[in-house]
Parts: sequence; C-alpha cells; structure tokens
Amino acid sequence: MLFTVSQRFFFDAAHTLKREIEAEGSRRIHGHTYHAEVWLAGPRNPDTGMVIDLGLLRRRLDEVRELLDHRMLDEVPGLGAPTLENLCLFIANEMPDFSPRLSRVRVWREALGDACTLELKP
Ligand SMILES: Nc1nc2c(c(=O)[nH]1)N=C([C@H](O)[C@H](O)COP(=O)(O)OP(=O)(O)OP(=O)(O)O)CN2
Ligand SMILES: [Zn+2]
Repeated sequence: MLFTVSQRFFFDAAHTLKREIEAEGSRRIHGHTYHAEVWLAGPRNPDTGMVIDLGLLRRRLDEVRELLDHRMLDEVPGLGAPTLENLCLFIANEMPDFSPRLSRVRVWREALGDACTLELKP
C-alpha cells in the first residue's frame, strides 16, 4: 500500500517577468501571494503509523519558505526566471533529504488562477 501525505505553505514575493505578451505590466516590479503544496509518497511505517512525521516536513518547508517569502524572486539564487515552473523545481531541489519520497510539487496564485504542478514520480 502506498500512502501520500502533503503539506501547504504560502509566501508573498515580488518579481518581474520578461514576456512576449502583456510584457509591459510583467516587466514592472510587482508582487503576488503564492501558494505551494508538497506531496510525499511511501509505505506506512507500521510502528509509527506514518509515512513520515509531518512535523519534519513542516520544519523543512518553513526553511524553504524563508528563501522565498518577502523576497525579490528575480534575485533568489538558483531560481532563474521567476515562473511557476521554476518555483516548483526550486522547492523540489531545496528538499534533497526528502527526494526518495517527494512525488509532486504544486505552486499556484489564487488571485490569478495560475498553477503549475511538477510530477516527480510516475
Ligand atoms: N508558463 C508560465 N506562463 C506564465 C507565467 C508562469 O509562471 N508560467 N507567469 C505569468 C505571469 O507572472 C502571471 O500571469 C501573472 O502576470 P504578471 O504580469 O506577472 O502579474 P499581473 O498581476 O500583471 O497579472 P495579470 O494577469 O496581468 O493580472 C504569465 N505567464
Ligand atoms: Zn507577476
């Protein structure tokens, strides 16, 4: 049996984005509230009844959030262009200790209805 546990966090950040369309607005420094969710898949430990203690995931996500919250995303080392795709990849890459179980990362902007999901396991 495979169980999947997940946790969400949000962060507020500024960015600019070079685009072919709607370029003017995107090029000006502005901010969004981003939401992220991380899924871990694995067997349940029969002794603990857990895939992993979600407190461990929460502690790691608090550290990842610190790298993004109230930041200018254009200047975050290792992110690249501040797109939803790169934010998914950045969050996944900041959790190497969880990678054997990391199955999905999703980042979205409620206000705009934009979302991106990175699938890490078939
Ligand atoms: N594949 C992707 N396409 C786009 C992304 C993305 O992350 N991946 N991001 C954007 C924009 O950032 C997003 O649509 C928001 O637009 P933006 O100009 O950044 O901010 P606004 O508040 O001006 O949003 P409006 O849609 O103009 O209201 C685009 N494409
Ligand atoms: Zn934007």
